[in-house]
Amino acid sequence: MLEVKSLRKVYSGGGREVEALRDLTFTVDNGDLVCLVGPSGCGKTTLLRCISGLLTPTSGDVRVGGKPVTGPPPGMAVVFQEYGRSLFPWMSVRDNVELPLKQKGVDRGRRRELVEGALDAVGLDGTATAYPWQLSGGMQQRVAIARAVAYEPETLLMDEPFAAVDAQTRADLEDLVRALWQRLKVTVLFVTHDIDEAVYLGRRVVMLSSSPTVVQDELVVDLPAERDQLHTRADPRFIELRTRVYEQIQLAKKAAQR
Ligand SMILES: Nc1ncnc2c1ncn2[C@@H]1O[C@H](COP(=O)(O)OP(=O)(O)OP(=O)(O)O)[C@@H](O)[C@H]1O
Repeated sequence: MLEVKSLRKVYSGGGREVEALRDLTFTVDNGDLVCLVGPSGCGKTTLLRCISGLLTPTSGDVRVGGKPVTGPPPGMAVVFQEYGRSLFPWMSVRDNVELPLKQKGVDRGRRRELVEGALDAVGLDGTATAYPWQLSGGMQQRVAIARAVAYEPETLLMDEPFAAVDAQTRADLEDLVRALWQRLKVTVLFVTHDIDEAVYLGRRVVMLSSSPTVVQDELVVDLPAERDQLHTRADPRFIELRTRVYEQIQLAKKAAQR
């Protein structure tokens, strides 16, 4: 389980203090898919950096499997928004996906199996020898997802991973994430500012307020597990849920303007 408890982060420097996160508490059960949604600048990236051990919180704590996070937790993989910056352009697709496995000490035969399995799972078999710059943006993001999947993570953090791709590719990648989640039984925390995406993907949605951030509300997405872009998004229950999330985000923005 992933537990975030009374998390607070204040940035200080240059004689200035910014309270990015005020008091965040929520949990993500093993095998769950939780979407975090909040207005721009509400501290989503700060939160993910605290969860992945890249940033030390001012107070409060993050636990993964009961253990406090003090550095990058083993068994956690992160997919960032900017695939262009997260892939090494001088390495082939295969080498990019394989790199964390080498660092993990996985033997050569198993590495090959994992890389092929992951590229196949994201629909990229046959591209192993290509370089990232020879691929479209959507394909590059698939490589980043394959790299995370090959690592066999228990927890997958995704930081607005589809913000930079076109709408059609985005829809395909959303379906890919749901399919991988169902198949791999991995715990997913998916950060997005897109309300429809949060409701479409999530089994739960946690809504954040504007910065200094607290949890504004959360809901269980009681839509059928089998989702598809056409029917799920037209389902009256989907519309009800997205309206509720939208209202909460508007409230959060208004509260911040007061
Ligand atoms: N290194 C830093 N030093 C000072 N302030 C920072 C730093 N990083 C972030 N902040 C501030 O913390 C707040 C939250 O920023 P953060 O990037 O976590 O938000 P976000 O929700 O990811 O934003 P966006 O949706 O626009 O990507 C903002 O007010 C930002 O200016």
